[in-house]
Amino acid sequence: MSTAFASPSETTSSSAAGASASSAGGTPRRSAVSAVVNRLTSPKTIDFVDVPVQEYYSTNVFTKSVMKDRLPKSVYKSLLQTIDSGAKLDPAIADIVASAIKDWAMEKGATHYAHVFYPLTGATAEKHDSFLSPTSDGGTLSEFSGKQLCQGEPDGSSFPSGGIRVTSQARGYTIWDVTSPAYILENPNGTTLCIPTAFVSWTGEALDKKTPVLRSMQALNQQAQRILKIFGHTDGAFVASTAGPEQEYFLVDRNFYYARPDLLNAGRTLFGAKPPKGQQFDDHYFGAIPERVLAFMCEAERELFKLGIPVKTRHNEVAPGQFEIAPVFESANVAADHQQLMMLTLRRTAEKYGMACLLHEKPFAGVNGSGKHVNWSLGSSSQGNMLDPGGTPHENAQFLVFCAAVIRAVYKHQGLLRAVVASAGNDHRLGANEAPPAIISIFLGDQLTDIFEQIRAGGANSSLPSGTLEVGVDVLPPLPKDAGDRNRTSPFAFTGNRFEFRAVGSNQSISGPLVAMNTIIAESVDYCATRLEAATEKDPDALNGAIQTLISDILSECSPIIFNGDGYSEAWHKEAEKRGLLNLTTTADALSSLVGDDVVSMFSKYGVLSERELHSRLETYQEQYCMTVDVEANLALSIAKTMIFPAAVRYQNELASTCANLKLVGYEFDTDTLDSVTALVKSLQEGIAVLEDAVTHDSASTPEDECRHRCDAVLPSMLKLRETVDKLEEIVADDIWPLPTYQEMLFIK
Ligand SMILES: NC(=O)CC[C@H](N)C(=O)O
Repeated sequence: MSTAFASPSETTSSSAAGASASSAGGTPRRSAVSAVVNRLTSPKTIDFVDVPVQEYYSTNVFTKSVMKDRLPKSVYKSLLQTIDSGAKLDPAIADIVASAIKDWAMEKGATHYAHVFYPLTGATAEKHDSFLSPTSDGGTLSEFSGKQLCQGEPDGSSFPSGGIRVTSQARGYTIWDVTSPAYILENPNGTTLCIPTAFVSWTGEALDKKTPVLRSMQALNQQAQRILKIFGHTDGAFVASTAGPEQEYFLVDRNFYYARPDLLNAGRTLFGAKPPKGQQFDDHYFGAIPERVLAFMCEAERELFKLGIPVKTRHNEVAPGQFEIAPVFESANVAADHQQLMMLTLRRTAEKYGMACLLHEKPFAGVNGSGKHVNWSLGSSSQGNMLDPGGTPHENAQFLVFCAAVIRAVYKHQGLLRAVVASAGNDHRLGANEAPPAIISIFLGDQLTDIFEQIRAGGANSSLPSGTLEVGVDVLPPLPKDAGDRNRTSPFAFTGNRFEFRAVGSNQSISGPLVAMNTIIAESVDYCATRLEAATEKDPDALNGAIQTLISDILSECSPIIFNGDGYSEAWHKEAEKRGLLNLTTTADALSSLVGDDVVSMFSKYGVLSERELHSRLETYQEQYCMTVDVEANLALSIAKTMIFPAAVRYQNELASTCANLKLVGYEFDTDTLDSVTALVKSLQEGIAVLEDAVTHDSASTPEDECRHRCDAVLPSMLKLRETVDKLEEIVADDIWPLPTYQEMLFIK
């Protein structure tokens, strides 16, 4: 696959003979390549010397310190009680806060405010309203009342509601979430005050992703307080779940992006032959970051810093063209909002640098896909991180109880955890030996596994020592060695002081996974607290024995979920089956776990989602799955018919005319290539017909059947068509091939 870069002046020849010399520049692909090659280098846009980046931190956020400066003391204190301790919001302070936010925002150039909410589409939604109202004397007055801060009224039926709202029932409300700070979004022509909100229907039912996150955090706090009380911690400091999502993404030049209808509309390539060079050299991961990409990262990070998003890490990821950005921990609700802003910022900044940021879980077949590993823990201002084992975990009973609760929760609700990461995109990634398999299991590491084994055998009295790393080079400093190795194949891994839910997809909102983790762990913490409370009610000294029995019981029941080995291996798949673990390989298999009896009763017991709300989510996600596959199938058909078929027959014609011409002058022509192309053209036409058939099937009877049809008929037909197209790409003349190739998209920066 040679890539002779064309200059923009080159034109296409319609004649087949000598095509490679004269037709360069004719296909959208060739124009894309030459546009990239002739691209001007990115200008320097950041004055990083005179205005160091730390000076930007949170400048566009209505932070606690801004509140302190601008609000009366009593109002500030009352707000803080709600933000830090989960106390009920006092509606009487709304007018005062609104006026202070408006003044602050207008000083920063804001003309409008927007309630930002998080509908079930997984994206964000916003409607902007001006602060300015006309006055009778022909002027304007700026106003922003407490009511405008607290409540908005977008059309509740225009967002996916899974049947909760019908078209005629329009009323929906957005409600100010004081626990997630308001911020200013900049645009070259003005700024907007953004207020994170919950979005509910007229009946109070959640139509969004934020409301259940808040409810689940409340549930987790209530249950965690009971465990803390057992251990003598009664200050009541709010126990918040915390999250730190690692975002993986690809960057491709926008010229390629626009020349690929599949990337533009589906976010992934539906066709594309395997390039000779992929990721086999392992030379991209942590490699030197290309200059243009680093410039993009610096600017994206500066924007995120302004929004108070604590991004910390950047690096090249495993696949060529793939990168990662990761923040440090924040309260789960704020982390979820920040995660949405991060995706938006990455996309917008990439545009400024002439690139497209691909957040899809599997934009390119054959190289690694992208995950969003969600690091999860729980903690409070007085107790710190409750999943930090300390130096001698076997003596840290409180940690061991919380940890055992997590093990029980994951074991009991494997199906739910699989369901909340289910999507058409993530199906291509999970289980493809580059990301965790679809089987949910927990990696504990040597040290914790050993401690739990000791407890099971009657009591733990030691922790495996951490030791020192021996490198055998005198000039290198001695390093303390971690007590256990890490595991990259586990969907749910303990990583020293938190769990990392690695199965989450790069394009997903982290809210669903957070709601699931918070709630299942709240349920297990409730179970542990109930047993420990009962055991110590009459005799407080019974606590140690009760903990020992509790943890032993949990391990006896739930240890099949613990697996420290290679999650990609065939042996694990067999072993997991023997252990009775679920292996829900596709979204069509996984989604119904959202409404299993145990899930419905758990969510309603803790007031996180009602049965109706759960069903509405299931219906929405089923619909999204079907729509995604349908769009992809229709795109595949249109690309195959209008781009691939014409290219293939042009090449076929070129070969046929050469053959005919040679025969005329008495030469033989070896027709092997012509035969292959002819066979592939036939197979292309057949593949198109089969996929068309699958797409236009009679409507199946239930949403489950609809999903099954996409999974069992449409996707396999797309794959079959892809096989033919990819074979054609390997044989058709390079100058005729219309789509930018993997080689070009992944390697030209
Ligand atoms: N470096 C890594 O951890 C690779 C992770 C992988 N890209 C995923 O999809 O999860």
